[in-house]
Amino acid sequence: MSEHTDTGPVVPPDATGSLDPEALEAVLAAPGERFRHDYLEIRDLRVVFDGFVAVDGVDLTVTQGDLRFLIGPNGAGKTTIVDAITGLAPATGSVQFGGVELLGRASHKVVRAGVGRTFQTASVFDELTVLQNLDIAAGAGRRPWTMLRRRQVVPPEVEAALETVGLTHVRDLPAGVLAHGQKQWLEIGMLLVQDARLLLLDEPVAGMSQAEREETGLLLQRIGEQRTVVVVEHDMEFLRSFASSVTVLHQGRVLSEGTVAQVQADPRVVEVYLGSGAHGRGRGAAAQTDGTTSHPGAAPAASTEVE
Ligand SMILES: Nc1ncnc2c1ncn2[C@@H]1O[C@H](COP(=O)(O)OP(=O)(O)OP(=O)(O)O)[C@@H](O)[C@H]1O
Repeated sequence: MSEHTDTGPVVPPDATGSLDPEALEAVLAAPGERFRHDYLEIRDLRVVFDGFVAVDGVDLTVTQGDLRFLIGPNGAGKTTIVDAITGLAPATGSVQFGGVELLGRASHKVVRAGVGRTFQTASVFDELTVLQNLDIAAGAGRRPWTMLRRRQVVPPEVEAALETVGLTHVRDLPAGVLAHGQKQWLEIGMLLVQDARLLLLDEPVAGMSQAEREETGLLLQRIGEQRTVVVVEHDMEFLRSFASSVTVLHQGRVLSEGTVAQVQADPRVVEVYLGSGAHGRGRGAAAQTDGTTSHPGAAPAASTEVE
């Protein structure tokens, strides 16, 4: 596994490729009926770390076809919500996807329920080729040596994912030589071959060039037409360009929700991003009635603007 770097692509400039709309159509048209009733329904989600309330009674509903962005100042609880959904943080309440309760399931069983996530740093196997990375993601049930062996025939779902994320031309290169954006696309491709119907993406465009952001946004919009996609993001320009809806979190709670225009016009959102940082309001650990504390000094993200 590797952390991403912001170094440029090692593949030649003329081989950078772009996302193929026709390939996208083919992949996204296929699933059809089985995606129809997929939606994420979170009720009264609460995550407490050693008495510290990181997520405090969050309700969230994201339907298939939506492209929901989760935003909020640093420490608002965005990643913790994703961790709770995927079995990586202890939580109470309810998280259902497609009618299946996820809370209490081990991480691998959450994956089997059709939920996939990416992390803030790309987690691909640098030494393995793009194709091998996808093959491993696709073949959870196969034996390691079978997955690593170079195949004569590439499985159709892997072929389709390669084309969807625009990496067919680099499929035999080690993932380690990919540009940062390409690594993120590979991760998304890995979720597609795993057949994730709910994709949870943590800051997918961090460190990307403008062109890569644009490609990524278009990719997510298209994937979001058929799958349920939740994007944790700080990049407001990216959000304005591609979000269908936005949930704003603050101190572990939902502060505002709606279209981009609606949340931008919400005075509470403006206050959190612009007001409390400047004047120091909202800081200090607030004592809860149950003896827990919440969000000491959850500072606004300095780089984040809502206007
Ligand atoms: N394992 C943990 N143990 C204790 N506290 C934690 C743990 N994970 C997260 N926290 C705390 O929970 C709060 C929410 O963190 P989280 O990472 O979810 O915020 P975020 O909104 O994703 O922030 P950022 O935008 O900076 O990534 C923070 O105050 C963080 O320090």
